[in-house]
Amino acid sequence: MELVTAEEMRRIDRHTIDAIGIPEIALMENAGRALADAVVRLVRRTGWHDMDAILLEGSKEPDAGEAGWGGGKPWAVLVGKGHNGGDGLIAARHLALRGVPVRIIYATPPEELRGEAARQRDIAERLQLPAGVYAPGAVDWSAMGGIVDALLGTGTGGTPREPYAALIREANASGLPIVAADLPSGLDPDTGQTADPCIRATLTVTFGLPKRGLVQYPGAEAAGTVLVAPIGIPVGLAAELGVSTWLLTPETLRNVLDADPDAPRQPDGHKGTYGHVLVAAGTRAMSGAGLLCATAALRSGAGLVTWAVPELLAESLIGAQPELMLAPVADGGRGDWLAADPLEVAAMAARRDALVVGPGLGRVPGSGVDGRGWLRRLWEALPPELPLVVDADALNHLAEAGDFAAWPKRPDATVFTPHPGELARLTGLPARDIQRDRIGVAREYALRHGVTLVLKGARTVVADPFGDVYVNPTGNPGMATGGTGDVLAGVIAGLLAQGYPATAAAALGVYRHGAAGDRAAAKRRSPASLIAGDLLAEL
Ligand SMILES: NC(=O)C1=CN([C@@H]2O[C@H](COP(=O)(O)OP(=O)(O)OC[C@H]3O[C@@H](n4cnc5c(N)ncnc54)[C@H](O)[C@@H]3O)[C@@H](O)[C@H]2O)[C@H](O)CC1
Ligand SMILES: [K+]
Repeated sequence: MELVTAEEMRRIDRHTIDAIGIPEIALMENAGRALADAVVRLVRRTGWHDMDAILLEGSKEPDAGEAGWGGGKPWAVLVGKGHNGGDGLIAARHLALRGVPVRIIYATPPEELRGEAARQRDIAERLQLPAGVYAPGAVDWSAMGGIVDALLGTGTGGTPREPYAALIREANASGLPIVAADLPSGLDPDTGQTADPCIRATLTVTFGLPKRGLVQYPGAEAAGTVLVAPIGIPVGLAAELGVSTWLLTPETLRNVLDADPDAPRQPDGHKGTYGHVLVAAGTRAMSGAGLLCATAALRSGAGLVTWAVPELLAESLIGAQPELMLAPVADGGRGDWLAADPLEVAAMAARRDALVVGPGLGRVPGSGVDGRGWLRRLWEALPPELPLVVDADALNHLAEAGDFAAWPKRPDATVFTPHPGELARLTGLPARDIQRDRIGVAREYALRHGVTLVLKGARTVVADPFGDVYVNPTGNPGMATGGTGDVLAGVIAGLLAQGYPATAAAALGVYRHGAAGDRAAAKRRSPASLIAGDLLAEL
């Protein structure tokens, strides 16, 4: 499923109306009906399964409580001046038709409405739907059963101005369930940044296609449960008009990346069929990172995994994971990876199908060997087509090199897996700027440097070297614990060794990693007690 910006949605709407000829009022009528449909289900506690609107992957079912919402009291429909307001007026009409009492609250005098919104205003007046104009402090929210937020949609611009801001604050403070039309008002549709104030919705019914801001934090939280309602926009139009951002669903994995998450193993497969991963990871203080990474590569389906370990540690790791092969490398007697000869590591990797370097690689004080030079010598000695995952400290070494732009490119075979702090070092951007537009920053870095970039965090972003971006809906806050990144790097390396192209391996790896984290968290008393090793058994 594609994810769109406000501008992309407008372009798709316009093409649907002008080039295909579906009237705008038809689209709006469908939107308003879908909005009313969602409210009726909350009020009547009827099921979600038979709705036209679908639950967005990664969104949780709304819990309408026992008695359903509203308790027979009227739903306040907050109406803005634009088409979003028009959708709200259409929803009010359908709610009244279906026996849910409504009270329309215009944010500003209804005479200010234009175009289709004005038409809907006139219809609501002819039907004598109860209506009034908002005045701060004048609404008796205790007499309402719920709220429909139809103030601002994709036409929003910046922080909500008065009186929208005051109305949003009162709606949030009312304690009532809020169903947002298309977007919670105050949310940036493109980045997911929330203005002060921003509607905190129980449920958002987004029209046509999900806006990017609904799947990036804090927007994903402000939106609550997200339903995607079809409104008559032809399937495939988004891709046809050049939209290149997707939500990473099994459908996207199958249809866009040809990486079916449920693909069966070949019945006559053997260890060699599924590739051999070399793991260059783990120092004395962080040998566990290498063990997690190497084991995850096996769990991800690789046929064989060799963990290249500093020779000082090798003895102690015998049998730690019997399925792993160990390959001691010279370490200067200190368990220090950077004392190893990168050309030796490259030669070992060249005889395998994928290399992952970085987890627990460390910076042993006084090692005397500069990680920057070590990594570049490894990079240049590797066969350019050998699939490579660069993670954790290897990314930090690469950032310190400062001249990565001059290194030879290997666009089809390189995956970087930074968290926001590591990407901040790689780009020189403050981490908060990265978090403000994760999709934009990831896309730009991957394009510029010719790598597949996995920007980890809530709703991990995968950007390929050609401008396509995928946002992962799986995972949970319990995964914010040491070692889950080591597991992810191993999972991706295992998929690369099985022959998945770089972006497919990264996307499928991220999806499976998050799904494993969700299954592991469901088995814990609290997600907080999740540790990285719990994911291995769920992969
Ligand atoms: N074919 C279509 O376009 C369809 C659109 N749908 C719905 O329409 C909205 C987008 O409508 P639009 O008129 O472009 O903008 P909005 O209604 O979101 O709001 C614009 C309106 O609000 C004022 N405004 C903008 N920013 C602020 C602010 N910060 N503070 C106060 N007021 C603000 C602005 O002046 C305008 O008057 C889309 O989301 C859908 O809900 C249909 O669903 C489908 C067809
Ligand atoms: K809205």
